[in-house]
Amino acid sequence: MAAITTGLGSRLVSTDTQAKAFQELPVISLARLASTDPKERKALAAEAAINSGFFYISDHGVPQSVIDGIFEQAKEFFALPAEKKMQMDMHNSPAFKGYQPLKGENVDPANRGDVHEAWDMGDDSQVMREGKKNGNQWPSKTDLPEFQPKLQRAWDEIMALGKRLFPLFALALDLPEDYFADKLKSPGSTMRILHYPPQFGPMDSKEIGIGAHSDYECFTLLLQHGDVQALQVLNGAGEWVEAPPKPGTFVLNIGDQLQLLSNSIFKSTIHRAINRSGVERMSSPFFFGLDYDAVLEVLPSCVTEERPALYEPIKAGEYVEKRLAETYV
Ligand SMILES: O=C(O)CCC(=O)C(=O)O
Ligand SMILES: [Fe+2]
Repeated sequence: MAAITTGLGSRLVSTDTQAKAFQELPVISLARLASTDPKERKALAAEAAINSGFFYISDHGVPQSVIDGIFEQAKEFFALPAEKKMQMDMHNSPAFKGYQPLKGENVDPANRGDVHEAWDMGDDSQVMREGKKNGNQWPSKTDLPEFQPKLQRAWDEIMALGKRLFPLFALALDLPEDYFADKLKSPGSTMRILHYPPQFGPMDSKEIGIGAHSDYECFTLLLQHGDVQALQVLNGAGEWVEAPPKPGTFVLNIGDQLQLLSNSIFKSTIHRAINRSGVERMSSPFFFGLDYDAVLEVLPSCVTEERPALYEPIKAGEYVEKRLAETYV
């Protein structure tokens, strides 16, 4: 066992990189999300809350052609020469948008760099903190003419899905469905495309696809390309459960912001990825956070005398920036 540092304290995890699955994550259909019967929506929220942490969602409404568009473009993007990708170096952007090469990121401070490359985008109108505009860095239209329109279309679709999911979390916390609406005017979100080369031979547990970590926003909607197993999720017993790709689904996981707001009723689940498949792997997470200027504060309904507030208030943008700065230094 090792202690993993998260923005909300430390957690114990197994260090065995060969850990096997022993439990499946559930698939939850979002069909009832559109129900006009509030009881149906509440039942769906309860199901999601019971499995809070990590599950697949189906019937999410994002067209498959849009999802295919992300990975078709991601494949071309990662095949660009290294110098072209480095022209979009994330360090040029005040808010961590752009390209990051292999080992340019290290989410687990105990590790030596993550074995993936990535390109991150946000919404150009978002300001992480005064003077810190997102600064998206797109590949040139000559190299990849379809990249920006396809990724932007995917952003819009997944953003719309994310906004539809907030009422569920509100319901699960016994709040009015529109509770978060005024904190979602321009949600502080990031979408990434990730490429994990396969890792062969004996493994160094400190150099894996992405080290053990929790995500920084409210929740993450993750797409996994093809049928390559790599993602692993930490269960309550401190053991790793595999989360293989399932066609037609996103993986949904709770992040730090919901853990903070709910005073740890929702847990920001630790996960990692290790690509031992022998072939390339791509994925695309969308991190869905509250407006950067919204204050993250433990909800009064989640505080009792026996369970005092565990966290100090902090602005969403400040929290995300702090965590990203630790990751990319
Ligand atoms: O690629 C994956 O499956 C997970 C990526 C991830 O956890 C992240 O980018 O935060
Ligand atoms: Fe993650």
